[in-house]
Amino acid sequence: MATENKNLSVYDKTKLPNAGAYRFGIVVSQWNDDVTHGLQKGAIDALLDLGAKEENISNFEVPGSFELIYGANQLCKSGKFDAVIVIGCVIRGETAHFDYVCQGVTQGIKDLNVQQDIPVIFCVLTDENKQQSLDRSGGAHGNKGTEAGVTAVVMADFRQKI
Ligand SMILES: Nc1c(NC[C@H](O)[C@H](O)[C@H](O)CO)[nH]c(=O)[nH]c1=O
Ligand SMILES: CC(=O)[C@@H](O)COP(=O)(O)O
Repeated sequence: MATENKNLSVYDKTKLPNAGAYRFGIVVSQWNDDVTHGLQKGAIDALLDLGAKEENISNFEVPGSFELIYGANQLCKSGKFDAVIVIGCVIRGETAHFDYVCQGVTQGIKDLNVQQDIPVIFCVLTDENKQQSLDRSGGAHGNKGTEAGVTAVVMADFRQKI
């Protein structure tokens, strides 16, 4: 199902675990920060709505999406978090750089989910234009940050049950 047929902000709280026992780290890219801060708000609001304690949500910023890999890896290694959310917004420009950044970040975050013991939730928009990003960070299609917050709670709970 494409995002256009789904509201990213909709979830059924009654079917989700309580987040009260879990600690969350959020790494946010400063590129396109009007979008990434909207995604960040969506994630934080979802975590709090699912019972996370404000003091258990830690926020960190990095210059661009490519640096999300390093930031998330450091949070994973710290042992201080039960789930990490990386937030970025990559928008296609004139060159192939878009493809390399998107592939690099995707592979890097995938690798962390294999190599580290902490779930790293991929909240990186890879859009053709700014409007697509705005539509997915609190606009027409909801907020992918909300989806990421919910996913972080589910995966922290998954890890705790193993
Ligand atoms: N063009 C975008 C970038 N580019 C910067 C890279 O992410 C990285 O910071 C740089 O290559 C230095 O390592 N980053 C985004 O997050 N979004 C973009 O649209
Ligand atoms: C994803 C990018 O790095 C891209 O937005 C940079 O733009 P350009 O390809 O025009 O240099």
